[in-house]
Amino acid sequence: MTELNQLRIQITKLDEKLLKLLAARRQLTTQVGEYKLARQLPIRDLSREETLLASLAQKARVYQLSPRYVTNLFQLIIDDSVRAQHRQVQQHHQQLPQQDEPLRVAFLGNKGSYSNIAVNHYFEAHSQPLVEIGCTTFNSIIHKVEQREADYALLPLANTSSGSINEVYDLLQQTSLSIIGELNLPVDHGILVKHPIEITKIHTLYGHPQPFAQCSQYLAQYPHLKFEFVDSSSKAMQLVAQSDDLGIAAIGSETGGQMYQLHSIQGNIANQKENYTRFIAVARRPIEVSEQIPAKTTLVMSTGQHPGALADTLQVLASRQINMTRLESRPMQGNPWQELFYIDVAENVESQSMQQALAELTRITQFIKVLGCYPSAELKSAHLSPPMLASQPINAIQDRPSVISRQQEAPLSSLIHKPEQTTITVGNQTIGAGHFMVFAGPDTLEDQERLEQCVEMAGDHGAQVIHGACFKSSSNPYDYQGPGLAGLDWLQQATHGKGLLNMTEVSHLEHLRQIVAHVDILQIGAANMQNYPLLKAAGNTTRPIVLERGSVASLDEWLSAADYLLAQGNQQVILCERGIRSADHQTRSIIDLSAIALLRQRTHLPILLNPCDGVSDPLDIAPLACAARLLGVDGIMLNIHPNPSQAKVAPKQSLDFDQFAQLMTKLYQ
Ligand SMILES: C=C(O[C@@H]1C=C(C(=O)O)C=C[C@H]1O)C(=O)O
Repeated sequence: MTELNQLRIQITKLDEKLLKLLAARRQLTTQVGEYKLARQLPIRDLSREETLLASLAQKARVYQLSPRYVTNLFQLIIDDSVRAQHRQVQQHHQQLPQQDEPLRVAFLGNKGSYSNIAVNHYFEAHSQPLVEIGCTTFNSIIHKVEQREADYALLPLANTSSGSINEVYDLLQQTSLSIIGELNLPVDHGILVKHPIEITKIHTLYGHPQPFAQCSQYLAQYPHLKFEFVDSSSKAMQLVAQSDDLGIAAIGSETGGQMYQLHSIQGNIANQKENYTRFIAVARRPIEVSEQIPAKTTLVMSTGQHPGALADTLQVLASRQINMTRLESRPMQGNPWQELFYIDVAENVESQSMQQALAELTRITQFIKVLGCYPSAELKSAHLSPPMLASQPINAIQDRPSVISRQQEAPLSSLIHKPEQTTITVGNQTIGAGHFMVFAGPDTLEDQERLEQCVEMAGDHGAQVIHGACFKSSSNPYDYQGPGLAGLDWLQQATHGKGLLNMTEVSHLEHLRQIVAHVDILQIGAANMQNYPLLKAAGNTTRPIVLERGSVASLDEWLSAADYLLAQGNQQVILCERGIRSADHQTRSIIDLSAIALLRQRTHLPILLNPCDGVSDPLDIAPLACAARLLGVDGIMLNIHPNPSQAKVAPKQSLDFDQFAQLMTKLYQ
């Protein structure tokens, strides 16, 4: 037996042991579920999860494993145990008898359609056999349940790329069925063919209108393609599988395509890389959701036509701390100029606050109905405070009264316009008002491998955002200019699924749309601080923006640029001081720490410092960063590199990994 085979045998044995251990862990968490059920305790215990993850992250180092890898892995394991306990409690609450009778479920399409995949996901934990009832219209699906020919139906309600599915919302107006569950299904569209072929040789593409809408940007590159709309993705796959014409293709999921022996020649083609469809499960009778697990309630209502009528109804929810997770409006059937509002709230319909809110809403709405209360599909993950989840952030300098006199119209960035500090939350991470964030990454992206090393290092030491420029405008045009837009995929791949955010600089207006599709945070560099067309376009996006101070900009000019961004609509602006021009040429710029103290008195926006351009020796980066921390910055941006002396850009302004690890410990001491 070769050495490789022997090693693989050992790996297989270990993997089996891991499986046994996972099953034993699951068994124990089920016992915990029973304990909580008997004592009416909440299932979720986020502080226990945080302690557990923090201790695993610490122990990971002992075994030379990356703490980020270990915590991500255990987060999945814990999510699974929480979801299993939720099901356990809910089944007990509904007193569902153990039945052998099959569950009849109606859905759109046939084997392999997205709805069919959703049905299998939703019912995977049920022990009863499934009878799948494929239908050709949403109307017939609802009819099947109403007529008792099916027990449940699964309907798509909205997609992250194409938005709401109006037809389903409109059917919900009329049906007597209740929503009893929800599911968020990741949807990965691809081009499916009978035999591998280049896309340029395909003449006709079959599919349901929804996937076409969700992939419009990719499809626009191939104007020669003729689109044929069919009832469902499975129908499209069937047509391709049965035809002898090799120039036709279907748009659908790879998993679905496999059921028809189709090959995917291009995957992940949706406009949004994270493409999800939200499905609802409906049944003839509503269910009651246990108060031990998180629930959602969906309402439909119409308000009067007077000014502020909708705001009044939302205020009823807000005043009781009821969190609205979705608001959708549709024309009322029969009264086309009147709107029906669909509202999802993260609240159990039976809770006291919800009952009071409903009573009050009946007094001020023209129509109100609960469409259902159901277990929430969303699980908030335990939040791990950086780094290594143990240390307490230093408190920023105490608040001081503002020194600005009241002006006629206060600038949007000013404390007069908004006295409380702005906090910006992206994914699981928050910056501002005491929430500290570290941005780390190579000054300019060089290659995928070095970026991945930086990501691992930065993530393991508690940085939350990975940055790297795709385009570098150095003082010498013959220096390295960056990888261009190819770097966007590197950034996305390196950070995706690791609980880390990514950021890159937008320096050309024409790249904005593509950058927005790939990154979590936009950076506007010092050279573009007064590039107003760029600010205008970026201010119209919904991505947070880090606005660097121009190298010769006064505080007023910088804040005016921030005001311009805010005035476009985007309220998520972060200011970043990275130094100004000085008479001295030993450093690229001089770090203006006074500006941080002054900004604290003038603006509610979060403030970052990037000290790297202010040094000629990387050892000076750490003391500058710590000084800014004491002055109350909300975050630090750092250049890191596995081997700074070989960095193509900023070799003397980048920390090596040891220097970075030491600085992170100091920042969080
Ligand atoms: C198992 C428990 O229930 C949940 C699941 C946890 C886990 O899988 O480790 C931890 C905390 C709870 O949110 C528990 O409370 O210990």
